[in-house]
Amino acid sequence: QGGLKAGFYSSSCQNAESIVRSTVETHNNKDPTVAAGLLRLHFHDCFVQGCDGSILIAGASAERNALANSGLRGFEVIDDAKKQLEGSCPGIVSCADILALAARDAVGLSGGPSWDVPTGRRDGRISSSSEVPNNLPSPLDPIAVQRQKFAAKGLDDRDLVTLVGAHTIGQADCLFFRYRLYNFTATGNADPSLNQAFLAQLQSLCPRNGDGSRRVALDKDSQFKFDVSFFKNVRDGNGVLESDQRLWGDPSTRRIVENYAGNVRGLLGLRFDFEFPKAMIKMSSIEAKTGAQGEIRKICSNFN
Ligand code: HEM
Ligand SMILES: [Ca+2]
Ligand SMILES: [Ca+2]
Repeated sequence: QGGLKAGFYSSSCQNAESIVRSTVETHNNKDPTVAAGLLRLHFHDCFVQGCDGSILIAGASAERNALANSGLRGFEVIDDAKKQLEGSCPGIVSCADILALAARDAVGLSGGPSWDVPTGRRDGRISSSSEVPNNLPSPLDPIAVQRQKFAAKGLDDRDLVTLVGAHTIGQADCLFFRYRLYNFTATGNADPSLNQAFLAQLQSLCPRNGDGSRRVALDKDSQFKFDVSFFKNVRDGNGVLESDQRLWGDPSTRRIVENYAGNVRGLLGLRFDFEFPKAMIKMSSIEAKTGAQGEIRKICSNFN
């Protein structure tokens, strides 16, 4: 975890964590899709330049405007929290930490586990859209590429499967998976790994020539609840993204999915509620800048 430590702000900004928490709660009460947006925002931050708030920077050539980041949501929540924090303790709490705390709170508010977030991240001074494609996994990536992109950040197969379990909440645009429904690898057929009943459901939600920005739940059974039903869906051919379904096609990742889905009880003995916080702490420590590195931004969307 580098130089991060839980409770970093306990004397410098006592209410930092409760301010973030109440801000996330207020926004999520108004719009319950906010939680998923915040969790994804933190992931996209950490995989490019480390967890340093680089995703929050505005500007045509900034990360935020890379294609893979086009659907990100929740920026206004971070800005709101930052505004309040600057009011109580100016220049103390980094935007990168706000994002890490907000992601933790988003999971908790969705009925998932909670954990102590190591803090003390500093905000980065670089944000470039050209860095995004090589670092961030794409839903079309085969397992080997997903594995390699996670390994490049110090994350193993267990971390990969566990963290992708974040897809137990939230939604995806039709355009990210519609090719699986109608013309998979140009065969004119659907992806054979898709459950037939689910295929019909997805086809009605995402018509062949319909609006590609229609949103569909990543976990058909409980899109607002942080539970293991996503893994049961992957097991049953009900994964929405190709990358999700491929976790079932590889023997190593499949064993972990099976374990969380509950049909090989005791084999690996992993519990999602216990493993997710561990994997999140690893992810949210990627290349963290601490001490005199970087800066504490005044406004999260701008360098100082
Ligand atoms: C192989 C790795 C991954 C791939 C290819 C991937 C891809 C995607 C895609 C394509 C979407 C739909 C975006 C949209 O249409 O708005 C999505 C949504 C989401 N992803 Fe991932 N993801 C991956 C890993 C992760 C990880 C590690 C996390 C967090 C720990 C995460 C959290 C989320 C969440 C919460 C959503 C829903 C967002 C919303 O509802 O706005 N994903 N992901
Ligand atoms: Ca970053
Ligand atoms: Ca769920």
